[in-house]
Amino acid sequence: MQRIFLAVFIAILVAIPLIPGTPEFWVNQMNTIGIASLVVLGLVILTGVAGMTSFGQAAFVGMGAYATAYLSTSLGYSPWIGLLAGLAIAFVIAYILGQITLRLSGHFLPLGTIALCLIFYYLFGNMDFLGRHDGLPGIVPIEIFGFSLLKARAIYFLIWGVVLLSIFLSLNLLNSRTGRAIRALKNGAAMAESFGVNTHHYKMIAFVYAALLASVAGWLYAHEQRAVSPSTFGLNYGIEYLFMAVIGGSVSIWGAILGAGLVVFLRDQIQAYTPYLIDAKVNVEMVVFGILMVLILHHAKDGLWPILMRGVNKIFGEKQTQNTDLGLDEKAAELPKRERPQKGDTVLRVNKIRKEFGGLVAVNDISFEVKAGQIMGLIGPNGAGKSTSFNLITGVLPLTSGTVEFMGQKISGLSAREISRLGIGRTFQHVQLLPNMTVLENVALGAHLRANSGVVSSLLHLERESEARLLKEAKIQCERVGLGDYLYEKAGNLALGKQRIVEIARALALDPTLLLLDEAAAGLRYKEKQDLAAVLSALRDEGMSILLVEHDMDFVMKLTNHLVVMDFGTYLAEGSPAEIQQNPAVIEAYLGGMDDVLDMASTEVKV
Ligand SMILES: Nc1ncnc2c1ncn2[C@@H]1O[C@H](COP(=O)(O)OP(=O)(O)OP(=O)(O)O)[C@@H](O)[C@H]1O
Repeated sequence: MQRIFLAVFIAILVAIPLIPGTPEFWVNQMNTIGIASLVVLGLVILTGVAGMTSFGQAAFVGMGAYATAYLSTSLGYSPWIGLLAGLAIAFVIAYILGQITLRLSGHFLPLGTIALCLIFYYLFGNMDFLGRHDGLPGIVPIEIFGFSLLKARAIYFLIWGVVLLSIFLSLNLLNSRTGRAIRALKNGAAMAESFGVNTHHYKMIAFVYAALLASVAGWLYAHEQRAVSPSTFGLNYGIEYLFMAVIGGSVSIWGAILGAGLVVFLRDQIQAYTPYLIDAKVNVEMVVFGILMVLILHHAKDGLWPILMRGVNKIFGEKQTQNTDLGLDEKAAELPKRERPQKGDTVLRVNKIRKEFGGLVAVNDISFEVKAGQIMGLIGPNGAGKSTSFNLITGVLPLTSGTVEFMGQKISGLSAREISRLGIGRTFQHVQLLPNMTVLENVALGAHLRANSGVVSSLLHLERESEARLLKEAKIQCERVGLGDYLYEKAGNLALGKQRIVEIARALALDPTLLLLDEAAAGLRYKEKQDLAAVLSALRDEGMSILLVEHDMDFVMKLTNHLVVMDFGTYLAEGSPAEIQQNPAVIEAYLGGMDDVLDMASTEVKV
């Protein structure tokens, strides 16, 4: 059905300027919508997908427009040179601004982009060679193979061709290893770092990509309008582009066109009818858009596109289909695997690790070791410091003191990203999946470090082979933990217990030597726990080392080889499950009064 809609959409696009009766005004409006769509498409990726707000896209539009206007009109270069110059300028400025602001969290990027818009507005308006506030008129038309795109109906095809091409490239980008990393930025940046994703790098990619699209829009604008002046690149336009993204639907590529279309249409209608209604010289359209934006944020925060799609699906009786067209290929080669240590080798050595949060000592000089082919349990009552210990080992939190060694190498002081690269995979106490991504894609994110396809190959979909290998690996890990029937289900639709299993599959996709599982059995039913225990036992038999934090004593006692018990951040005891069950200090501090739990847990797994 989607393909039919796309074909109809393209057919309508092609027909509009070809029908002789189509008013010139409509064609011009469509050109304006197409140009704005390009800017908004960048914003959808930057803001809707990657979660970074920019008010400054109008400045990048201005860079593209002024670069080509000056080069082609004042200096006589081809508009195609102008396009390249605009792209180069936007790239450099976006790169510099990104390097300064993207490492800082919170409001620095929005503020930086506001400043950018103001700076360029005044630069454009005060430079003699750019015509100051009058701008540059008489811009030459673009020529393609000697054919001049002077008329609105001619440049129309270039504009919409570029829009469709950009949509194609953007969809390729989002459905790739690079895209999965970008999609993790908004709500899973810390998780993604734990799987080796360099989040700063991917923020830069999203920011620069959006700037380049805006610059192309500026180039088209300059040659369509055949004049540029600073007023169209001011902050109010930067805000208007954001309105378009929010109104259309900032989480959907197609929402960009809907948003641009609606705002351009409404702006025109409001400007046409306002003089008949009120005697005002204010920008009534901005007031209307502002109100519309507040209403949409309140009632439909994903914008109008998803609502439109639900309506269309209802009319045509279409079910919300899962995206099964991810490029999974059963015949793809398997990814290479890490060498495993010998059974019994020390994999992890934790030496007097300590974490203080102000006056609270959450982890108090704890030491233990994990051996290859062993499941080691870290247990203790609520607040004992287990999760904090996990975060210290995996580099999510810095140590106050102590050291951690992994495979004989000191890893304390390394970042979560560097530690994951060495072969430590983890799950999280509070599930950290990307709910709108399929199970397969979530798990493929875990294998991020096992491929190296870059942004250009992703855009052009030249990374098919590497992508197919990643997805096949994700499928193998899903099937390994019993998720074979859920590959194309959105992770957010699964029950919590299943989501925890997806986290394990994602950690396995990293091909870890050591697996850290934080309350993996929480929320699972009895049968699911048995299945999970079987999976973890099988992993151990394959030589995997597992460090497990778990509250279910039955599960822990039956599965683990060795236990370390913590209480109030402090080491309490360690030993085999049988020894721990007999340890009076443990019974008193942790298991006291839970005789039935001890009875249940009495069947220890022999290894
Ligand atoms: N970021 C933080 N800032 C301040 N205190 C913290 C922080 N993280 C954890 N703590 C405190 O450190 C102590 C240990 O917490 P932690 O989450 O590691 O315990 P836990 O053993 O994992 O508990 P649970 O089994 O309930 O998850 C608790 O008192 C907790 O409130």
